[in-house]
Amino acid sequence: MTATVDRDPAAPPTTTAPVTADMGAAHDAHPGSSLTLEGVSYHYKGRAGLGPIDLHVPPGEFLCVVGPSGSGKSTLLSLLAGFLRPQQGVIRLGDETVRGPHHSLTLVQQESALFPWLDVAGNVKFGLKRQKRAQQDARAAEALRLVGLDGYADRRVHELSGGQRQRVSLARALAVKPGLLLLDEPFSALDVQTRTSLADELLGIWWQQKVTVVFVTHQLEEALHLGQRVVALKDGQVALDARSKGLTLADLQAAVQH
Ligand SMILES: Nc1ncnc2c1ncn2[C@@H]1O[C@H](COP(=O)(O)OP(=O)(O)OP(=O)(O)O)[C@@H](O)[C@H]1O
Repeated sequence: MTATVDRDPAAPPTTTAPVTADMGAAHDAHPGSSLTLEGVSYHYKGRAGLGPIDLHVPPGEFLCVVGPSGSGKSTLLSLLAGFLRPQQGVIRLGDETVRGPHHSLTLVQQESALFPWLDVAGNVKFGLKRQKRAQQDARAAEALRLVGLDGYADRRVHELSGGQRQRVSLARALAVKPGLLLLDEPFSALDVQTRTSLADELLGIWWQQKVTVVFVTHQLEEALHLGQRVVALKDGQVALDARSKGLTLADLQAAVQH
C-alpha cells in the first residue's frame, strides 16, 4: 500500500475543520523559532538512546518524527523540551542554547496533564502567571477560540471528553505563544474520527500561527498527512529525512523496518 502527499508545503492546509479565527489574522502571528541540533547524543547508562544526530528545522516548519518503538522519539522530545541535557552536542532554539525547560517551547503529550482542580480557563492560563490579569484573560480566550472551545472557559476538566481535554492542552500550549510546539502523540488516545478532525484543526492552527512544530507519532500515514517534512528514526539514528511531498508510505516503511 502506498500513499502520497501532494500538499504544497507553502500552501494552506486543505482542512474542513472548524478553524474559528480569521485566516487573515496570519499577519498577527508570532514567528516560529528555528531549531538546530548539532552532534546531539544521549545514551542511557552508555547504551541505548539517541544520536549523534544533526537536524535543522527552519522557523515555521511542521516536522513529523516517526520511528518504531525504542527508536529514540521520546528521548529526542525530552532533549528538545529541556528535560534531558545532551551528553554531547548542542541544541539551539533560535540563537539560544537549550539548557533546560524554556518559556518559548511547549510540549503537548498523549495524555492530557490538566489540573482537575482548575477550570478550563485556569488550565489554559497556567503558563501565563507572570502576565497581567487582562493579558492572561485575552490570551486564554484567544487560545480557546483557536481550538474551537469558545464558551468552555468555566467548565471543569472532568466534564470534558478526551478530545476536548486534548484541545485544552493544545490551548494551554498555544497561550504562551511558543516559538516551538512539541507534540508527543497528542491524539493517539482518541478515537479515529476525533483524531482525524483534531489533526486537521492543528494544521489550520499551525498555518495561522506560523509556529514551528515537531510532532512525534507512531502512525506513518499521520506523519505523511501532517508534516511538511518527515524524519524517521531507527535505533537512535536518523534513517530518513525528506520533504513529505512525493514521499510514499512504502518509503517510510522501508526506512523504519528492521
Ligand atoms: N530511562 C531509560 N533507561 C534506560 N534506557 C532507556 C530509558 N528510556 C529509554 N531507554 C531506551 O532508549 C531507547 C530509546 O527509547 P525511547 O523511549 O526514546 O524510544 P521511543 O521511540 O520513544 O519508543 P516508544 O515509541 O516505545 O515510546 C530504547 O532502546 C529504550 O529502551
